[in-house]
Amino acid sequence: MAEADKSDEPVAEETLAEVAARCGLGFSREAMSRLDNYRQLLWDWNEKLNLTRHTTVEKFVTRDLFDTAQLSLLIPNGEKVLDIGSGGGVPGIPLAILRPDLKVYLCESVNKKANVLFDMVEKLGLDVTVYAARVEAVVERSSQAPKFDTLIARGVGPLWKFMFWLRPHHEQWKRLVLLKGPSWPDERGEARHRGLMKGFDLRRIAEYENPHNGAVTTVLTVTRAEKPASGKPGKRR
Ligand SMILES: C[S@@+](CC[C@H](N)C(=O)[O-])C[C@H]1O[C@@H](n2cnc3c(N)ncnc32)[C@H](O)[C@@H]1O
Repeated sequence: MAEADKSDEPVAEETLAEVAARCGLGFSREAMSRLDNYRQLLWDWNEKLNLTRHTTVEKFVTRDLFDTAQLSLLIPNGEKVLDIGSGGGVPGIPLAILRPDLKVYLCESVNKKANVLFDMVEKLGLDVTVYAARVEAVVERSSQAPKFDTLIARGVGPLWKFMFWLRPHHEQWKRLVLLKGPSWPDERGEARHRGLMKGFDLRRIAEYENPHNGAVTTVLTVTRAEKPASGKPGKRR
């Protein structure tokens, strides 16, 4: 007897755990379940507000969770971490799930998006603070805002903008960590050209390939430059 033609049957989408395992992301069972809850909340909200284009499990894992996992490797224990321009919550929310030792703060300038972040953080039961404000205002409020160890951002703007926003408040943060695409050397050139890197060190601390499309992400850090020893000329920044 001929076998039934199965080509019209819908193909079941892989689960988050299956895609994560394929990408070498070893999350605990509890983290996996919370990440999946976050994914569902994000997609539910996405029907009302444009928050993400990563609406398949494959893209959510290989882009959002993969970036977050790489970032997570670079953040020391117990730090206060501010995610600038969180949008739908990446990387701040998955980072808070993966790294309960951190105190994570989210900052989003568009009120509607910040309200979604409040909702998701509450439903996920995360100890995450959300600022519905521009980052300049958050770091400026020195009496209210805590001092941050690490500022993180993905997909918010070019390097010079971060330096323009954050330079005047450098005593409020120790380190800026940015996930960047291949145009980062041009961004560095522009920030230098505008004189915004004076007194700061820029380092490339990691590079990795996206498991979905092979695109290379470069992780940059900006810190205050150490003063050159007396008598020696300073390096060009
Ligand atoms: C392209 S989205 C990126 C969202 C998220 N980080 C991601 O990677 O999926 C950039 C977000 O940054 C926010 N934003 C832009 N400038 C900002 C600022 N100065 N302070 C806080 N948020 C800002 C925008 O409202 C937007 O939601």
